Amino acid sequence: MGNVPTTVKHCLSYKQVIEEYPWFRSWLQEEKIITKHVYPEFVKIVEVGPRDGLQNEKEIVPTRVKIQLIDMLSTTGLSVIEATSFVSSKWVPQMADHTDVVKGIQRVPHVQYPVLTPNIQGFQDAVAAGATEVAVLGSASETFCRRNINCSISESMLRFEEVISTAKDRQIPVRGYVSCALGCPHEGHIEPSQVAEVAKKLYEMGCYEISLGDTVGVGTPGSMFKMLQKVMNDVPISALAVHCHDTYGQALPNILTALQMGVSVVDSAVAGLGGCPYAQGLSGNVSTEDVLYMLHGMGIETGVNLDKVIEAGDFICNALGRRTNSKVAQARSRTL
Ligand SMILES: CC(C)(COP(=O)([O-])OP(=O)([O-])OC[C@H]1O[C@@H](n2cnc3c(N)ncnc32)[C@H](O)[C@@H]1OP(=O)([O-])[O-])[C@@H](O)C(=O)NCCC(=O)NCCSC(=O)C[C@@](C)(O)CC(=O)[O-]
Repeated sequence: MGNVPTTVKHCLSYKQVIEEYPWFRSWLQEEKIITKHVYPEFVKIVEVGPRDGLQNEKEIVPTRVKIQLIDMLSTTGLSVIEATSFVSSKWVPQMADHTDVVKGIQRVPHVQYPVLTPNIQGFQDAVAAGATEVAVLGSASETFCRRNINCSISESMLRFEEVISTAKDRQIPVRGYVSCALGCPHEGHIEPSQVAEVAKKLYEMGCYEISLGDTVGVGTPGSMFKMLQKVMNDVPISALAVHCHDTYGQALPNILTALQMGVSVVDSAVAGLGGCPYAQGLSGNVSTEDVLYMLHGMGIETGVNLDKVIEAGDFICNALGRRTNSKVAQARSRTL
């Protein structure tokens, strides 16, 4: 620990200090006092396949298939599975069966099943269906916000405030998304300060975790680093998650960069399913299988069984009549 006084060394463990004070980690790295990256010991995976993964499917996926997918994922050790969205069925027809999905799944203790709720109507419908955790969908891009949820960023904040304060009264945890954190399909470059502003507002309003979405999948470790450096000034690193799409094949390096900076929550989708209906032509989320393979290979615990996730991936790919996007699942099927 270089020049750090012995008394400090005795009071706090090295890992504890840099986990609690990300600026201290950056300073140690800049001063070359530490040259080795320090990774989190445990990473929480937020499985978004049943929602983000399926929302863009053109053919309506039968409700029983969605339920079976969630039930299979519930046996893998995942602690969070985003189940569906309470959005308008005119806007996203694939999620029209949200109530049946929430009511139909077999809830496993200690697994959370958050659902997307863009406004108070969605929140009330979700709670009536039995949802016990929700997520609001903010954006760092004005144009994406309008195309996605039909309002400006400032109007969206008023809607989220209503959702979050009602949720707080009912003790329902709320997660917040910031889409377009590394670029927008309409506006292109997004300044890290825009991302930080939206993330900070959502966090101050009461979101317990902020997921920073590379909706387009254009980010690189360079842009991920710059964006996180800015956001970390306003939101504690322990409350940040990354949500990477893999359009340019940069999702895993981007996640690795985020881990090096102290992020310990990663969103991913089984079989790499997905895409956003308001970001056409872009590829799916990073696959849960590939993230797990990388993390486990680094000695990072997740509590998730890779083989069981591959089974769930095989199930949904068979149901959709398509090949998995997971490189790990592809490699496993070749070596069987
Ligand atoms: C947000 C709205 C609903 C606003 O839609 P709107 O049309 O502006 O809403 P409105 O308040 O003007 O109401 C118009 C009609 O919609 C109904 N309505 C109003 N609210 C709801 C609701 N919650 N559920 C069901 N219906 C609703 C409302 O009842 C009314 O019905 P009508 O009187 O015409 O029959 C609409 O724009 C919408 O559904 N958008 C879809 C958003 C979405 O699901 N986007 C994809 C997910 S975001 C994403 O994938 C990115 C992410 C999160 O993964 C992170 C990343 O990758 O970066």
